[in-house]
Amino acid sequence: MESPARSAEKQVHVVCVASPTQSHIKAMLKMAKLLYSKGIFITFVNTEFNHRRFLKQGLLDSLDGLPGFRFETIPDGLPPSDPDATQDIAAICQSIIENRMLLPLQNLLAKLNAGGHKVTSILSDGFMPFTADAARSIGVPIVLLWTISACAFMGFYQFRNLVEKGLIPLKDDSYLTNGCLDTVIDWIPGMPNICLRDLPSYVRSTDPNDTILNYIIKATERASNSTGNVFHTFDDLEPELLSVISSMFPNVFTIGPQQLLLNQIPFEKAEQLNALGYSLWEEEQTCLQWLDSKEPDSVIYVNFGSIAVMSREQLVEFGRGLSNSNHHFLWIIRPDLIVGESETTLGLEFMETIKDRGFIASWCPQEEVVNHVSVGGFLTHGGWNSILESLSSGVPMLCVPFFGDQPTNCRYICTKWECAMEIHSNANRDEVEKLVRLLMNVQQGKKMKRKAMEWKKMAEKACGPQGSSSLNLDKLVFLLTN
Ligand SMILES: O=c1ccn([C@@H]2O[C@H](COP(=O)(O)OP(=O)(O)O[C@H]3O[C@H](CO)[C@@H](O)[C@H](O)[C@H]3O)[C@@H](O)[C@H]2O)c(=O)[nH]1
Repeated sequence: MESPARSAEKQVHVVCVASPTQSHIKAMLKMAKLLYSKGIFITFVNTEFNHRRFLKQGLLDSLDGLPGFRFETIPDGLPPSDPDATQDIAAICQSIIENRMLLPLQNLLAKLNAGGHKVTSILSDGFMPFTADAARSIGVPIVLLWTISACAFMGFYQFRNLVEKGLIPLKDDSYLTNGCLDTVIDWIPGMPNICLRDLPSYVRSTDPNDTILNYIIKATERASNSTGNVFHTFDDLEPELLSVISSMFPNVFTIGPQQLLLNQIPFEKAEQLNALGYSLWEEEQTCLQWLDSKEPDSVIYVNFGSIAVMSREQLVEFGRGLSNSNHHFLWIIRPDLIVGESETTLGLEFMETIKDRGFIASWCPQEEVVNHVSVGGFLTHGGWNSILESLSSGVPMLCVPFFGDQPTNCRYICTKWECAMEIHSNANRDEVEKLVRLLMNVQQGKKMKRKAMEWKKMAEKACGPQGSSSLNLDKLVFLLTN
């Protein structure tokens, strides 16, 4: 019989490399947990910056109960910044483009291999293209995890074509308002009649050397050369696009919503995994007790994710609109939400006005919040994880897209999946009030609520025993273990 040490050495060992922002880390960690639950040995790689935030939140305290799940770090190549705030996204992209993390990752892989438990494959965030070079240097396959919707992926993937057709970058700022953004793009496969304005926000760039635009072209084109591509979505949600994407790239697996798959893990196995958390900010649990005291479907939950920033003027208009709607609201205002300010208070007078209606916190356990029976609507920035979490809970949305994939997601949830309405980030208090009332009104919001509930059922089906996402998870495990 083989000794336990010997059989551990032969166990499949996947190194998961997360992109260094909150939502990407969370999605990668959930994916890592799913693979671990199938018997795969996991090394999870964070940047040193985010690892310190993990330690500060006590996220790794439960690791002792998870043999075969460990964390490692690499430096991010960035100068020091506020240890409790999201790092500058353009600077992260620059560091990735310049391969500043490549050598540290290669050194780490060499160390892991020298430790006796050979790395058998890399699961990398799709937006970390240098990881393909690292995988090649140790001769292992690489699978990419796209933590975005298929529609957003396709939008990003078309950037090169849009550049070649002379549509982007825009000639100058006047093109932002001269109707150019309403140009219908009728040649993107699986995305009929999409307007330029509905594509990821970087199409609005006027800079021919735009760092992020060029970075995205490079990153998405890596999908062709990988061994597999995992999308955090489910088949019934984006069938046309997924069929196109599956014909373009190798081994496309839709695996989502991840939390519904994690919910399938038997309790004995799940207990320790559940204890391993995700939040880089401290979650204010008291908001759940506040929700307990409210009527079913009576609260609108407001959260703009981990990266978006707004001006104080925008914040005040949203605050006044929420307050004037007379609905109860739970509003998450991150410490770094207001651009250039560390002060996020809204003033005594405002707090006095809303004291019976609003609860403001700096970060919360979002999935518990959207699943709470009192939450009847979600005012979201349209980040992909927030959308999937809202759909998984059957909660309709108001969407205020800020940047990146959010305009594309917004277009799909509003017009294709019919469970949301769009609101502009520069909306004034009256518009905010009107749309909040529409969403929360039992009669007027009924259709969106019904659609959201239908998506919830389909998401549950995808993650059930014979569902598409469950089967795809098994196929991914097969690919990684054979
Ligand atoms: O108070 C909070 C706020 C958020 N979250 C969690 O943080 C994640 C936020 O993710 P997401 O909704 O995708 O927003 P961003 O953090 O803004 O994510 C970035 O990355 C996403 C892809 O991973 C993109 O879709 C977004 O546009 C981009 O801004 C979700 O899982 C939330 O549950 C919490 O737990 N508590």
